[in-house]
Amino acid sequence: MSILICGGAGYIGSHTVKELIGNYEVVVLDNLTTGFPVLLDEKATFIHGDLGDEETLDRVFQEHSIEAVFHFAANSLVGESVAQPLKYYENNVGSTITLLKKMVEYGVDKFIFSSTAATYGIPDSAIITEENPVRPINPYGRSKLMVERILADTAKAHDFKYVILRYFNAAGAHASGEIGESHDPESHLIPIILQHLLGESEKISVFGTDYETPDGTCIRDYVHVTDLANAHILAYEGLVKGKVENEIFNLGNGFGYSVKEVIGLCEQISGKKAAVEWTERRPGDPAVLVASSKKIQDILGWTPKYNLEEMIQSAWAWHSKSYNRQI
Ligand SMILES: NC(=O)c1ccc[n+]([C@@H]2O[C@H](COP(=O)([O-])OP(=O)(O)OC[C@H]3O[C@@H](n4cnc5c(N)ncnc54)[C@H](O)[C@@H]3O)[C@@H](O)[C@H]2O)c1
Ligand SMILES: O=c1ccn([C@@H]2O[C@H](COP(=O)(O)OP(=O)(O)O[C@H]3O[C@H](CO)[C@H](O)[C@H](O)[C@H]3O)[C@@H](O)[C@H]2O)c(=O)[nH]1
Repeated sequence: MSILICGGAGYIGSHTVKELIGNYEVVVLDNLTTGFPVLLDEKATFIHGDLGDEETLDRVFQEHSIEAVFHFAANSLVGESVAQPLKYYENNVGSTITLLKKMVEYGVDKFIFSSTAATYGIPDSAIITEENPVRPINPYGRSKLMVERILADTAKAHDFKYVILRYFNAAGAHASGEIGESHDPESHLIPIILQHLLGESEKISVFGTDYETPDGTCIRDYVHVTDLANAHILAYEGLVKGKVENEIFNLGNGFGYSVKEVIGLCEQISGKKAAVEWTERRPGDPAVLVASSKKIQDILGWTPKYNLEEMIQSAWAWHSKSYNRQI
């Protein structure tokens, strides 16, 4: 039996493949729109195709004995989702519906879904639990919430069970140094700072210094990509053992760091000084997003192993090594 990883050539998907290989057979389906061939693990079977394409899915499910699907494949740039909402609804919702239809048709009943803290929108409490209201403020967050609702309805009507994982801010790189965060364009804070410290840009911009936080910059909860990968495996094993069914879990470290603190840590780890431009707020950024991950700790025993310093150290190792490699 194999696990199908949709989006396994992307950042979080490729790290999850690395954790699975050795214990599970892995099939990766990816259209390489935002993923990279160098992130693919040669021990996994790779199918270059789109998950919105029924014929491709027929081939995948007919040629491989798929037991579960981990679904990472999506577009995930908030700003782009505001400018091109239909692209987001088509890919994140439409293609997922095609995938779910085929899973039901072929009797594949276990599904792990990559959701996001963006489903909460602007929260009214500093620490977010799964009970917080979901009020996404952009098409990206809404597309993920729509899929969450579709999953609940599918599980009611069919022999189908799922786990939804709402990640906070993914960061860091694999301990092997072989893979790490790669997005083009890059929009995430830590790789933007590290790429700048490696000389790839003249300066970095800090979006907003007048938030109601101790130093005026936004606070986020960063979680290591390998900790996220391991949460997927625990969720899958929980589904297999009947320990968990149709649940939603937050994934974060439970600690908030400001943009200024993140820059300071990156400078300390790299030994270089950043040129910082203090600019206006980025529209749609909540001041503070910190997760309570107590539910997944209690039910599945997940505990994050890496702190922010270790995330930045591993990311720095990856970026230093991959610099000039034109990924
Ligand atoms: N990176 C984060 O901090 C973060 C936070 C919360 C949620 N998420 C979610 O986690 C998932 C993975 O994020 P990531 O940062 O690894 O993104 P990524 O862009 O690196 O990976 C997504 C992968 O999916 C592939 N893909 C997209 N649409 C496809 C399609 N229709 N058919 C086949 N392949 C397709 C892309 O080529 C890419 O390899 C996404 O669903 C994202 O919304 C990410
Ligand atoms: O050049 C930059 C980039 C980011 N930031 C700031 O750094 C913080 C983190 O920004 P990221 O873009 O790295 O991450 P977000 O918190 O905006 O987004 C993350 O969390 C979201 C949920 O809230 C989504 O899931 C999204 O996919 C995921 O990357 C924010 O305050 C942002 O304003 C800057 O100041 N300068």
